[in-house]
Amino acid sequence: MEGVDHLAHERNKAQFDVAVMKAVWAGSRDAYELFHRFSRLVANDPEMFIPAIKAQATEEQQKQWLPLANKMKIIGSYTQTELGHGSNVRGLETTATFDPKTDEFVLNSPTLTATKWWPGGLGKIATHALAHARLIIDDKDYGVHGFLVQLRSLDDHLTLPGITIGDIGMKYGSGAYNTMDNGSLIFDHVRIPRNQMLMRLSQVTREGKYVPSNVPRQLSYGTMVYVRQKIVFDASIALSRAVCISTRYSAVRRQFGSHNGSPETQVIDYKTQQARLFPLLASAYAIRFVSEWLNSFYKDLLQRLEAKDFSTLPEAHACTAGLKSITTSVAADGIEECRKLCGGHGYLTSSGLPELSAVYIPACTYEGDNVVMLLQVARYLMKTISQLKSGNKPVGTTAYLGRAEQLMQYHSDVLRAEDWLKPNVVVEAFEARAARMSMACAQNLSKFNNPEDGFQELSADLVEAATAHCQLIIVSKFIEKLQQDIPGKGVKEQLGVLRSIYALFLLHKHIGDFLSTDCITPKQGYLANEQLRSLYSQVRPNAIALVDAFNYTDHFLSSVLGRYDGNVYPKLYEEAWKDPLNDTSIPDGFHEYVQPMLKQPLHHGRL
Ligand SMILES: CCCCCCCC/C=C\CCCCCCC/C=C/C(=O)SCCNC(=O)CCNC(=O)[C@H](O)C(C)(C)COP(=O)(O)OP(=O)(O)OC[C@H]1O[C@@H](n2cnc3c(N)ncnc32)[C@H](O)[C@@H]1OP(=O)(O)O
Ligand SMILES: Cc1cc2nc3c(=O)[nH]c(=O)nc-3n(C[C@H](O)[C@H](O)[C@H](O)COP(=O)(O)OP(=O)(O)OC[C@H]3O[C@@H](n4cnc5c(N)ncnc54)[C@H](O)[C@@H]3O)c2cc1C
Repeated sequence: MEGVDHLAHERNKAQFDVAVMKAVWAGSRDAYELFHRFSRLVANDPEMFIPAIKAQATEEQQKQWLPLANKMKIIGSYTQTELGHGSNVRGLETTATFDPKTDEFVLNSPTLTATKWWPGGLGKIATHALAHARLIIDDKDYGVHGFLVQLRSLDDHLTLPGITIGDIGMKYGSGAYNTMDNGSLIFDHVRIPRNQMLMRLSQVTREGKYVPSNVPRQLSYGTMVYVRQKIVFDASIALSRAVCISTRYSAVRRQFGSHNGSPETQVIDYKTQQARLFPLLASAYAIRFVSEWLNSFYKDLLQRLEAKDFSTLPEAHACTAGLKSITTSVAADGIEECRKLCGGHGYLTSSGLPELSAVYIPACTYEGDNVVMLLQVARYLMKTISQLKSGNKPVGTTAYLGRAEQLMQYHSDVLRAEDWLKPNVVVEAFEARAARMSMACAQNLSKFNNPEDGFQELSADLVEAATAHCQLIIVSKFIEKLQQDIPGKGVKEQLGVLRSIYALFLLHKHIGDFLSTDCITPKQGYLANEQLRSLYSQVRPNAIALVDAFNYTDHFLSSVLGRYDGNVYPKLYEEAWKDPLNDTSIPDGFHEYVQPMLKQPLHHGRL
């Protein structure tokens, strides 16, 4: 019935202050702010074009271009990826050749594979590109740099001479990403003034002299680092949306279990449903908290870069790349799991889950393919280990590697299931697992004469070691979050339950790592699983309140299954009747194609 809260009985079970939990979840950033930016992103791409200008343009160039971009007087596209290269930025083929006679760069797409391909906004709407091209001076190749290129007339929006632009066509399913005009672009000797090369990091003089950057060349990748840390926050939004839908529906849905006319069992009370759903609920909170930490780490990096302090740049790259990879994979797989947790109705568009999945899953690819990103983390870990011998003391997220010798001797002292509730017990196990996996890779790498050959040969193991490292970061940041002063009845206790679920679920899922590295015994692994089951029972009465704390409106969720009031069945039915197919009783084409078959006379008893 309208106006009735069908989940009131669930909300009344909450054992914590939901208002405080809402504040804890909202943290320092508001999902709506990012959502609205995202929806603008789906139409345009200010998320990268503007930050890239800020990162790579001189002050003078910023004064010229930022006001235009901020006021949408020009619409920009971050135009890096090509048909033939995306991951390998240093392999990009588009060229920008300096012409000293005219003080211009000539942009050209020398091959088909040099065609710019995928950049958001490029297909139909962008008037300008921040094009990444190989700087060529006197036939010498100086590598990939950024160039501002006007693509379309600001009068009639027609493409300019030498510019061939198109949309790359429909993408995965009918998802909203099809509202993004990811485009293709071919340059045919397009001339731009020399001052449209972004020259904050390196310059080309009027005489055609290349002035190399006096800062790490990787700062030219800064926009990708910026977006990767935002994508981690985005992962917490996407996953929490799916978890909210599937948790509320799991409390509404009843199936089997009726005795003597009693109501059937709520599917949320099935242990299998809890074992699939509650780790995702815990993961949403875990990703949110690690995104808060990553954002503050990134802001600290920016301040350091202003002071020419590059000391945390390698760690920032490793953390943004690794956490982007891990969290987007968890979120993408989690959204699909949430669809399955809703049974058949989860497959309906009106559940909101197919759309959310279709929009979200490219996050595992864009801004850095997730495997390629984990390999970057692995490089960083191997480099960190190689420097231990020279006395280098790792700090920050690799500090545990400074205790590698000690961790190699570690054996968990867990005796009872509840020992796994102690944060230090959990962190030690995760540190030992990560250290041993990385040390084993380093040990194996040392057997190769050519380190690059070794890295390629061992890349699958290295990805697993990088994954263990990133999971340790997320577990650690969840624990650190709870060391903060968090007010409100029962709030910290509930977050503690989620923290333990997150960690013990990972331990259970990756039990092979923990056993093969001899960090824990099979018995201790068994006790961890015992504890996990007990934790699910503790979350159960709070599940609805924990997803209410995401504070998402029904509009934002756009899901009949995830409605706040749980009034699912009438709304499912109502939504179905909005389908145009139900405008008529007899479907189009029936009389032309189906009825003649039905009217066919029977021949010898057969059609
Ligand atoms: C669904 C509901 C939503 C509701 C809310 C939504 C809110 C929205 C908010 C957020 C979502 C945002 C949406 C974003 C949409 C994005 C659209 C997509 C855009 C794109 O995809 S842009 C193109 C992205 N492309 C890539 O990422 C390419 C990946 N490749 C690379 O980065 C590089 O090629 C590389 C790093 C893999 C390799 O580079 P390179 O060959 O130059 O370097 P190496 O030889 O490997 O390493 C040398 C050295 O450099 C270090 N290094 C590398 N990169 C960096 C870096 N970035 N920073 C610092 N250092 C770096 C590397 O570690 C090595 O160091 P050592 O020499 O070993 O010390
Ligand atoms: C929705 C969407 C939006 C995008 N928006 C933009 C945009 O606005 N601007 C832009 O410039 N680009 C954009 N891109 C492109 C995106 O950045 C690239 O697709 C992404 O970086 C992956 O690169 P790739 O396509 O070359 O994948 P590839 O690297 O070709 O990946 C293919 C396979 O090869 C594997 N692989 C590649 N290299 C290695 C290696 N060294 N070791 C082991 N395995 C490897 C990968 O893991 C993967 O399994 C977008 C892409 C998508 C899907």
